[in-house]
Amino acid sequence: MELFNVLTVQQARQTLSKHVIRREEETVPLLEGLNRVLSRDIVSLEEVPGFDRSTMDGYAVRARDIFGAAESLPAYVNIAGEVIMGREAAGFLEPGQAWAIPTGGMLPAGADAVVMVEYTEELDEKTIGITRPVAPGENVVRRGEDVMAGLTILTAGHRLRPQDLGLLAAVGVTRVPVLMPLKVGILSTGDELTEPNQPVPPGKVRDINSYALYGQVLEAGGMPRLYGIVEDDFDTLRNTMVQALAENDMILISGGSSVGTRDVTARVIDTLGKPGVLFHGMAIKPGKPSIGAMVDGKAVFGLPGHPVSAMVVFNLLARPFIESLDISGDLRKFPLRAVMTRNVHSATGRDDFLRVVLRRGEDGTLLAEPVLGKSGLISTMVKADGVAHLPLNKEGVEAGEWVDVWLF
Ligand SMILES: Nc1nc2c(c(=O)[nH]1)N[C@H]1C(S)=C(S)[C@@H](COP(=O)(O)OP(=O)(O)OC[C@H]3O[C@@H](n4cnc5c(N)ncnc54)[C@H](O)[C@@H]3O)O[C@H]1N2
Ligand code: MOO
Repeated sequence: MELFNVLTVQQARQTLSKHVIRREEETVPLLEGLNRVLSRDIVSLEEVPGFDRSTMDGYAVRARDIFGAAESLPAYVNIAGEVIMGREAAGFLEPGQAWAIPTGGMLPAGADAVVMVEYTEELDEKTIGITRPVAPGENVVRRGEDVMAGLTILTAGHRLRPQDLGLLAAVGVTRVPVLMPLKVGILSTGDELTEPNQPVPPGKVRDINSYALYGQVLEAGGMPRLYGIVEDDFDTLRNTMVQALAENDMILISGGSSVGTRDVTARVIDTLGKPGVLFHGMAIKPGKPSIGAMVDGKAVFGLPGHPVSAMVVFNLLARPFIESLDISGDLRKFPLRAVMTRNVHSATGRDDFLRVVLRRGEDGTLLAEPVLGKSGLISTMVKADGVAHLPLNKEGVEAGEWVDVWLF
């Protein structure tokens, strides 16, 4: 029996990219903005710095006054003022003058450069000799050099990093408009499953996927919610799905996605709303029996039951929505590059994701050592540092070849 409508990973992601999950927004205090995704562009109303600013301790001068200064022939200027840190530099620096200035101090009007104190010698209280010339603008951060007023400094869809919080603080933005985290309901199907706090009689296994997926959703910035173990039964699964859809923006169902007679997930999804199942099956290993669906503006993913497969497919299909990344773009923006230590076979016509351990070779090269084991073994994911991607058109990889590796 063939799975129907099998797509390549790229096609699956393209298909999903035509759909959007409705997202609400909220405004949060700046300090709660880390890792949140901006819902709007941020335009700076201010310039940073708001004045020309010294980057050194020394003397503010007019560069042309000390042109040609040298140790053998110092340029002599009058100490005519002192800039106080944090205060406006009041007054005007006249030709032939120097004003003492601290690092971060405001340049007085008329000055265009700063001479480091190291290149000056005090002649008397009123005069210094300068032993090196400076170019106009030297040792100065110009007004607006960091941020210009009226410009978009961060765009909608950007995930806030620590430096972004710093930039927002610099321009006086203390509340930020962000997307609400995506709410993600997680269901595990299978009559063989039992809860981690229950005994495991013969024939049963404990639910792994709910916990691994919960961690993945949280790590991606989503709000996970567990709906527990659901029987492989049409009505039970449907009732749980109806409730989970009402309470979430995305549903992850693991298990029950392949073609067994009791694999009802796809049929249930198609009764829940439009357009329903978009694809069932991907040209990928592991993760072939995956389902991608949209149900009335919410995403539903049927992930394979094998824990490794569920986690790999989550990263490819669900994570971009949670992180608000463009799912039609690169699989990973900045993968690591590592050299495979062994030959690994893979069929052409599918994307392979190989679990690998990374280590440094003697010459410092990053090496990727495959972790062998079936996709049902969660321990292999724990041993691995990431997965190496063997693309669609590649028939295996040889020892010594470079591969893209994504860290977990
Ligand atoms: N005849 C074929 N059999 C299978 C094929 C195939 O092409 N032809 N594909 C295999 C592949 S590849 C995968 S992956 C699995 C996918 O199966 P399902 O997604 O339908 O999942 P189940 O059959 O329910 O479970 C598979 C496996 O995973 C275990 N499992 C399920 N849920 C959990 C969980 N929450 N925690 C831990 N382990 C879980 C389950 O017990 C099974 O061992 O199908 C292959 N078969
Ligand atoms: O493709 Mo399955 O997902 O190998 O384990």
